[in-house]
Amino acid sequence: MARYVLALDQGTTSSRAILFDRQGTVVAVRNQEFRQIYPRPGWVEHDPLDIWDSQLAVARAVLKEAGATPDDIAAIGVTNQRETTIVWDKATGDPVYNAIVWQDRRTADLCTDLKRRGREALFREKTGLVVDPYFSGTKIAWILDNVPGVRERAERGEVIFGTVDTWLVWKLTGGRVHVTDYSNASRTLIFNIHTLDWDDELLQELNIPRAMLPEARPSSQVYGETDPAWLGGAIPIAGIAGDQQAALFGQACFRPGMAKNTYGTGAFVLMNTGDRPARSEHGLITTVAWGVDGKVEYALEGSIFIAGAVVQWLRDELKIIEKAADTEPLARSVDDTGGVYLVPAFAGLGAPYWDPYARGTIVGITRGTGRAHLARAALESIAYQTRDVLGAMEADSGLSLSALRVDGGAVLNNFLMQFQADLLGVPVDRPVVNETTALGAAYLAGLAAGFWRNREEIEQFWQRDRRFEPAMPEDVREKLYAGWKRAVGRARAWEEPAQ
Ligand SMILES: Nc1ncnc2c1ncn2[C@@H]1O[C@H](COP(=O)(O)OP(=O)(O)O)[C@@H](O)[C@H]1O
Ligand SMILES: O=P(O)(O)OC[C@H](O)CO
Repeated sequence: MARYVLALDQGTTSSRAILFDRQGTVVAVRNQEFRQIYPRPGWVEHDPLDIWDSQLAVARAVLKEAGATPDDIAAIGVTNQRETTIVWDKATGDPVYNAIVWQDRRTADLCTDLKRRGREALFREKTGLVVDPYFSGTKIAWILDNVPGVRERAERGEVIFGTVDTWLVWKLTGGRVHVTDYSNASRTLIFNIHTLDWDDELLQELNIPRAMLPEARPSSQVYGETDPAWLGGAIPIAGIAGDQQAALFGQACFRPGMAKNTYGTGAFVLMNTGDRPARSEHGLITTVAWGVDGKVEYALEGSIFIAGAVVQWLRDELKIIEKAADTEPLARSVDDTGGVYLVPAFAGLGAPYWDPYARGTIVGITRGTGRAHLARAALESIAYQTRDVLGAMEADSGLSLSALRVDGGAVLNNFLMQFQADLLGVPVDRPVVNETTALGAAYLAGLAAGFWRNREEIEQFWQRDRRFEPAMPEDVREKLYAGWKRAVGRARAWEEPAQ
């Protein structure tokens, strides 16, 4: 009898494979980083074959480490960096261009043009999204318009599009299955979240042929089996979800009003809003959380483009730390930032500002400013951005949060977690299993395969590691936050549109 579920977590900077047992415990984990390609300022690409090779390598390695055969695996769940856009030849499997990554800003002017032509309300109404280069739609249009011959081939149905889930499932099944799930589809700017289908009017606006699109399906069902060539046997692929929606599921945020924040490269706050899409009036987006048990549920999302990545920047570009964890003692070595704010708008600003022309800014520097102040300001910026989006979420939902569930690489930083609780004025709960993205994908697959019975069963697995209680006086908190808002004002609209 199968003992495990295998989760494939294809992230922005690394591919991960994790085996979970029936209690939702991590049995084995493997991780592999892959190449980031920056052809021009503001452009970010991946080689789709690097994505595939690294993902396959870690899947094989994790089975080997656990001594598991395909018969031990009940199902595979796939979760992925979202919005990243791949177009490939259906016959040969060759990508026609690199993957254009979610952080890529090359279509900012195209988005500005759509807004100037008054199209934003239409996209917003149908997709729940704002018109921003973040989402896949304008990236597909860019490939069709800029890679010679691709438009004609797409119209003939010879080249096809997919987000990273679609690419991986297509590869895993030996080119037999071209699907995505509703949660990933809801990030493309061409998917109608009310009808749960690709939208012809939006496809026309962006001039994208329908023939190139995958079939959109629920998030928990059997989509196909792996080609035995890859993992030594045919294993059902039974779960697909975008990584942030998978984390919401892995955190067992099953009831409306429950929210989580994942602190990885970026940070993504999602609040479950139940079976109806809630519309934001405060700069958040509406997204499909998942389709499970014949039902679709929605979430409000605050997407923060740079979170842990600001720590990587301190390490790799400024070289003022050796490893990410060094930021904690460094930040604690000073009482405060000495009035310094760092706004990490390296890829523009996401929610709630949606300003692709914002750029990174440091304000308040004096002669006494040192690396400790900068490191502290960098960590604090992650918490300030989270407060921006949670404030918007509370205003939209009318709910006030009783606690925030957190996960992702940067939650190991206790200074950051305490500052986050202080700044929000609500407790921050860190779970024992921090790999909630992979866990969510495993749950989705395991539910479809009958490995777990229902959500009530898996809800029991959630366990708290540590709660951070807010301790900062309110007047201090509000004064600090007011300074952040002023700093954001300085970062905005820095780059200028082309025309
Ligand atoms: N102790 C730490 N303090 C602050 N940031 C950290 C710490 N450890 C890791 N990080 C940050 O967390 C991120 C990695 O988290 P992870 O969840 O693996 O991200 P992703 O899935 O986006 O690749 C990196 O950006 C790294 O800088
Ligand atoms: O790869 P991550 O974990 O940084 O997540 C990326 C998000 O899915 C982008 O929307």
